[in-house]
Amino acid sequence: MTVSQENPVTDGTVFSNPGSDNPVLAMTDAAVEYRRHGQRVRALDGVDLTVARGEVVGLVGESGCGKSTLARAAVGLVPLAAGTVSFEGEPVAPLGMRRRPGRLRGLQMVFQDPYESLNPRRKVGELIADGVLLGGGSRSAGRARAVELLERVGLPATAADGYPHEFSGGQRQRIAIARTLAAKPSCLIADEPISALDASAQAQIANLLTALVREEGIGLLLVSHDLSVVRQVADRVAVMYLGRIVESGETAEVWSSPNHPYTEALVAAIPRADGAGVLPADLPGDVPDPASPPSGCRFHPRCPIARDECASTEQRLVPLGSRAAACHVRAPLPGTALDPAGAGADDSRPQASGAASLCGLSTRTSSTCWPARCCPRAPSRSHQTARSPRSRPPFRPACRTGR
Ligand SMILES: Nc1ncnc2c1ncn2[C@@H]1O[C@H](COP(=O)(O)OP(=O)(O)OP(=O)(O)O)[C@@H](O)[C@H]1O
Repeated sequence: MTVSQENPVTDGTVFSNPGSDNPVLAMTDAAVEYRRHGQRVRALDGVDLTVARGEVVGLVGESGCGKSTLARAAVGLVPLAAGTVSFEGEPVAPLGMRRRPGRLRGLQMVFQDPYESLNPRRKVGELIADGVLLGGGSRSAGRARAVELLERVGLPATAADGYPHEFSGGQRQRIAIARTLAAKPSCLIADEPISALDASAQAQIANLLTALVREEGIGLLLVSHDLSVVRQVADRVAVMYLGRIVESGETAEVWSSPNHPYTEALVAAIPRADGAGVLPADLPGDVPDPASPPSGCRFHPRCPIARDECASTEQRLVPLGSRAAACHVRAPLPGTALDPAGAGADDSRPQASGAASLCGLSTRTSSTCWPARCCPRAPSRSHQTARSPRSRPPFRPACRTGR
């Protein structure tokens, strides 16, 4: 995954984040605008994001941060006001799921409410077989494939003869996933696929999705409110705030040592076994309306470490080793007042951030941090950032022990 927002720096250097060299899905500088009461609402702003095959990318943030907008833009359900989205190297046209050209059938979406996306008047087997017929298969091939896919998602062959209302929420979500599999996807966008389900069904669907990623090499963008799920299943995570990505990186690293104060607050809010896990008192208020975003850093009115510059100067993602964060204090742009070379730097930020933000290079790379590529003084081995192993233990809903 790459999640980056380019940062034109005063000397002309452009930063971009490390990420996948060969993404199946790539958003570049993507923006989405809605119209509300004649006013433009920029719900997504300058977002870069990539998903590679066999990778789970988690997308988190409070309600109203723009996660669904990003997910819908990724599959072409809402048009872009700026930037591009490409799937397997070709642009994704905003045509809606049904009218999309055949080459986009490999990019599928799993919705929060499977009931809404399943026609209640048609048998489950027919709904799944549709995907096969669209791909040019025969009716009998469609039926056989539907049964095969139902078994693949853990349902019996007899489910093919039932109607969607005859199934539980978790089973309906399995049916919806089976239907997307009929199109032989290489990338799935799942927008809150488990939040409408009970705890046991949540675990089953989360594990099913990750099994599809690992076993079939599908790329998965997983949008979820549930940080504990994302923490357990995602290889990489992107944290959104008010239409922008404010932090990204390997999930385990972001969770264990968040660089952005917003990420810190989200991580602190994960319910823990000891009953702790509410948003800390120093994160007041709600996500502002994107129709009138705050000046400077969009998070500054709620930020416990904000300084004067945060209210006046916009901040974009700055690479911090294999990660990136958009924070004037933790990841200052070189040459700004909060640059460690200048006065007022925050000495508490991780070692990598100082190195990364000072180096000033522009290379994008997936397997090594950029100082290793570009800095003649960087020790080559110690700067290598290995990709996290793909195998993870299955998701368990009872495991909400926070950090
Ligand atoms: N069709 C629309 N018209 C106008 N504004 C919209 C529309 N859809 C979303 N918005 C606004 O865009 C912003 C982002 O909404 P979005 O649904 O993408 O956020 P989200 O992070 O997915 O929230 P949630 O988790 O509650 O679904 C919100 O301020 C929302 O009010």
